[in-house]
Amino acid sequence: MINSHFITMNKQHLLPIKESRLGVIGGSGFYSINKIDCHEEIEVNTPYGKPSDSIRLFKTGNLEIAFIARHGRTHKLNPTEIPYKANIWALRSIGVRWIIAPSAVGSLQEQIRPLDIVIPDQFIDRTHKRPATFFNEGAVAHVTMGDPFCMNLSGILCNVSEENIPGGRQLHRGGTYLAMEGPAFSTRAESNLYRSWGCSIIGMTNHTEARLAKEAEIAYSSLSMVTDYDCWHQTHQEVSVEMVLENLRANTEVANKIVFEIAKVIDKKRPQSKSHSSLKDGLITQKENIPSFTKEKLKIFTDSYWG
Ligand SMILES: CSC[C@H]1O[C@H](OP(=O)(O)O)[C@H](O)[C@@H]1O
Ligand SMILES: Nc1ncnc2[nH]cnc12
Repeated sequence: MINSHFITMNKQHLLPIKESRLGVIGGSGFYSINKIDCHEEIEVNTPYGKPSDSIRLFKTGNLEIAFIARHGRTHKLNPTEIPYKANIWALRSIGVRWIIAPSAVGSLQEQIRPLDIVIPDQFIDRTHKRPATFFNEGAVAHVTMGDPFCMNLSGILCNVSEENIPGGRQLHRGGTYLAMEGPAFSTRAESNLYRSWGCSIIGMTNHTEARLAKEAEIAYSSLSMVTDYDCWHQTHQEVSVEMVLENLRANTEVANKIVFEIAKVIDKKRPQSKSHSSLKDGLITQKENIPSFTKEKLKIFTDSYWG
């Protein structure tokens, strides 16, 4: 069943945390949740255009999960083309306050092996064609990015992943995610440069999402599934889509299980953190000076500050 939702129609962005939804942004190879049945599919129109795909709703216990396929369910959007602002805005508009982002990444370190899982805690951003902010057109905000992921949610994700990772694979708590523009993979010189910077993994999507999720006051964590050693390794083949997809097939089951299990924990704990008030010290323009069309677009994030 497909329903259509329009801007701020239903005030779900005002739901208290304990009644909020969990968002899942599924990356390469993760185009649906397979442990639970989808009970509703919604099209959300946003001031930033259409999201990557319709949002599919799943329910476990008392928690609703809102799922978006990041590249579209047929993988038709490259990392630059993904409508990041529409995706984050749409999720927040339907009451999402936590996002888990299962994502495919390359490893930049020997001990992080294909099929391992990394829950990163830092980024280095090398993208250059991505939306930087929701806060423009007359409204300025500067959110902090010292901890770009939600440390609270990532801690829970680490524990759940540890309990569900198959034997022989390792969970890495923390690590720096190098965000590159793509879509071509890195050159060997770049890959070695990122290694010399101490980066752990490389991908093309998470930083843009995390930055916008901060501004949307949504707790964001990455479930990074390692598929390859990029192109730096002397004795492993250079990354290719075929290699990524082959390892993803083995990883998707695990990612699904982890999403299913963390949903149960979130349903029980409804974990609140400082991610849910990240605009509190970041808004700078006084509300009286903000054009009304800008205020309207930002209302779902700023209602509790600007009224
Ligand atoms: C299919 S290999 C490159 C592709 O995989 C990753 O996607 P996602 O982050 O959505 O899981 C990487 O960022 C690239 O978009
Ligand atoms: N080596 C790599 N570089 C960038 N993104 C990736 N996603 C999976 N493997 C990757």
